[in-house]
Amino acid sequence: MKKGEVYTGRVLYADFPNKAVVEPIAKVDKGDLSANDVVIANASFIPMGEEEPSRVIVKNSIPGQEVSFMVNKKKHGKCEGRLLEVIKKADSETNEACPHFGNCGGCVYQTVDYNTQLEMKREQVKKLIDAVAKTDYEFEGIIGSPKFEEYRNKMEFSFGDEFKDGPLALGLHKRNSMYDIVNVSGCKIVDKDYSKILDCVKVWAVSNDLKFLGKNSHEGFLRHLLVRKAVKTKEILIDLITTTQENHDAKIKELSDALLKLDLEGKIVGVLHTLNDSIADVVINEGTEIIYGQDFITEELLGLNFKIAAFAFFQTNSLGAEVLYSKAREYVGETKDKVIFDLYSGTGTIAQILAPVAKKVVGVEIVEDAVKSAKENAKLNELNNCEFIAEDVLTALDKIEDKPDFIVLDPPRDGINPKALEKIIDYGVDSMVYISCKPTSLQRDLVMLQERGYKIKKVCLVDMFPGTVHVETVCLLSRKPQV
Ligand SMILES: C[S@@+](CC[C@H](N)C(=O)[O-])C[C@H]1O[C@@H](n2cnc3c(N)ncnc32)[C@H](O)[C@@H]1O
Repeated sequence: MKKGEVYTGRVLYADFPNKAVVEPIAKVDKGDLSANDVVIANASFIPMGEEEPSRVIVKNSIPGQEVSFMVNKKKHGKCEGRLLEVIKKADSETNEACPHFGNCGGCVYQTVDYNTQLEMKREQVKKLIDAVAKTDYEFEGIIGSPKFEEYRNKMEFSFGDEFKDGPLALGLHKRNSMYDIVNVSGCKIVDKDYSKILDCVKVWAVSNDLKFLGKNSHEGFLRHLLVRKAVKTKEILIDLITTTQENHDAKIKELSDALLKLDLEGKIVGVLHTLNDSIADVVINEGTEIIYGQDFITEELLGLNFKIAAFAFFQTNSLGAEVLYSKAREYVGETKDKVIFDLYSGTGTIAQILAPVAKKVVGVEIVEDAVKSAKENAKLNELNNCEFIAEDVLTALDKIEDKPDFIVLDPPRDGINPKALEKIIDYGVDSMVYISCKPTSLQRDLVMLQERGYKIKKVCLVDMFPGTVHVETVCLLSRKPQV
């Protein structure tokens, strides 16, 4: 196989994350390709040579599909291909696709029947853990999200163009593209309020002829639109993120008024304007002004109330979070008279769910706004045995005077810094619960945890992200012979 060649193939299975493994069937004669490189119906196929790689990774394809792909990487005898066309759907593809499916980079498994999605994620994560587990453990399978559509409580949309020098777009990045943006009004993983807000902001931007920040020119005004909507309280927070290159304060006030007039199921409690001149294409808060109302929403989880600031981490699937935290609480077990560390604590959700039945909970979180929210939330929930520290876990552990009896870990996608993990292990607690949003990072950290005496006792997955390749994993670890 050579770069640029086109093949057809059958998708055999998919490894985490989105690594679909394809068995090539035939090489497609390039003379038979249509202008946009998609295989046309009467393409002639050249049988595979025996020396060709027998497996190719083709992202965004689904087990059971027959696809065409173009080889775009070849290294050490391993091949990767870019999906060109789905020639035949998989039998599991029974869900109706969102109008943006395939074009938008957000979802990969949306057309797949939900039970099959769960089964795929279950097998993918089990395979990763089995590959490093040194002892037997109890695998409890996967729990599905209570909703598999309209489940998200937060979206970060980008301003850009649909194609180079094309019209203004507001939505998500196009699949495989750093630049192009897909308008995602009608997106299925959020409810209709998000689409109405998106449409309103886009009409406002176009009618005022406002320009988005060019990735190469670094010139322009509009950057991102952050929308949060609490599932239980229905409160909505909208934050327009721009550069400081132009001043459109009066127009932003007009936008706020237009948003407040929308006929929504939820209630807008705050409209914000955040400034961000950084080069990186991520939402960074360099100063926020409240244009209307307040700068937070309140969400309810497992009977507790949580104030969520615009930029604080909060699980994006509220109903799924209740399932996840219930499983974590079950794995933590008896907490009476125990001091618990909630490391990577975000807005303090886990700490506060455990606090009513613990002696004390100490949360450590690097984002100051999130810690501020966590402290306010503890007051709101009348919990006075929680302490929250705004610092990197790596350095905070050297300063905390309390000694933990139990540790809950819920790190970001990259997992735990190895030096921080050393310090965590040095506490020598009998058991820990590790919640992971990226099983490949969990797999890496499990190697060190087992080398230092911990055993994997139980694992359960919770699907917080239907339609996408992502999944949460809850893992109970223990250094005692029996739990
Ligand atoms: C997956 S979130 C978990 C948050 C929280 N446990 C929850 O369920 O809402 C990971 C959190 O770790 C924080 N974080 C990332 N790196 C950190 C570090 N080095 N030290 C402390 N917190 C960190 C992030 O800001 C984020 O809030």
